[in-house]
Amino acid sequence: MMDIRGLAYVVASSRDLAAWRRQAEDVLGMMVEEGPLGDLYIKMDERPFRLFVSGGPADRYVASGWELAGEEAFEQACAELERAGVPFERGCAELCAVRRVNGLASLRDPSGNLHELVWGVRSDFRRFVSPAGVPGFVTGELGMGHTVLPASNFDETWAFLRDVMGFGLSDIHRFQPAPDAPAIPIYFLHCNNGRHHSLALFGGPVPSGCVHLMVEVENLVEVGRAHDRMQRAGVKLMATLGQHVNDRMTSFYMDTPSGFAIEYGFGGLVLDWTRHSVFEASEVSVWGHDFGVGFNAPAG
Ligand SMILES: Cc1ccc(O)c(O)c1CC[C@@H]1C(=O)CC[C@]2(C)C(=O)CC[C@@H]12
Ligand SMILES: [Fe+2]
Repeated sequence: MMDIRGLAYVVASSRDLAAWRRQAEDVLGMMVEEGPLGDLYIKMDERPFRLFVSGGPADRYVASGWELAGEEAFEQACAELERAGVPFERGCAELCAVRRVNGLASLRDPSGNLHELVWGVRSDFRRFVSPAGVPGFVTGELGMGHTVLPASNFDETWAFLRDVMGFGLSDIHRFQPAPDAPAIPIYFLHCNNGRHHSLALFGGPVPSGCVHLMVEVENLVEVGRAHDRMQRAGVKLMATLGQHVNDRMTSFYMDTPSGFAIEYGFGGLVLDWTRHSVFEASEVSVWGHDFGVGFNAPAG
């Protein structure tokens, strides 16, 4: 079983890097540095980046970076892929340099989502100083947050993530898009850290390649301030402020120039998986979270 320690980074592309840069700095409160090709290295902590956005023909999510503890764990992970007959590609020196890692292997899950397994982040440990005054993001041992990926091939994708990549089921929600439409399963999955979920599988198609990415701040004041900055910048609200029943996160959702949303939250549960039992939640939120303002807005 792979020993994934957390979500290391996310890779996206956008036709509008200037808009991404503005939103990253002025709304999300993250630090931005330009790569040689004008790519954005977006920093949330002492690591060189947590979000990498390249200029491209499409506004989309590209890949999820998953962290292995070290070289041995990484080689074991590659051996698991081989044993399972999963095609994967070892990252060349150039790609490792771009991603600031010692080693990388890329693969696709049965729904076509791209995953990068990495070890040995290269960092100068420069201090995080937010241009918007955000004291810090909750990362470290919990990873950078969580990502929700489409899984049109749901059962096979879940089996792959469980049996090959080592994710565990935290809990389940079945989303009812309309009264008599078929329910869409959402499985919330944890890796080897206490974050309630680092990955969730959404059982339907998502053109941008991601439903949302969640980042977490240290207190509710920072969530409220980010909400103010979003409104001031004219960034689109995708779901109103609310608190989830499963991870108890208090958050809101905003759009990004890569066609997926960012959930900006505080207070997510940190769990001991030896004490946890899986449940199925019939509700999304304890209070709030009107997804009708963005995600499920009427067409037109
Ligand atoms: C249900 C839930 C629990 C914990 C989370 O961190 C979380 O983001 C969610 C919401 C998942 C999901 C979504 O992201 C897109 C819009 C969705 C499909 C809804 O309209 C209800 C559930 C929502
Ligand atoms: Fe979320």
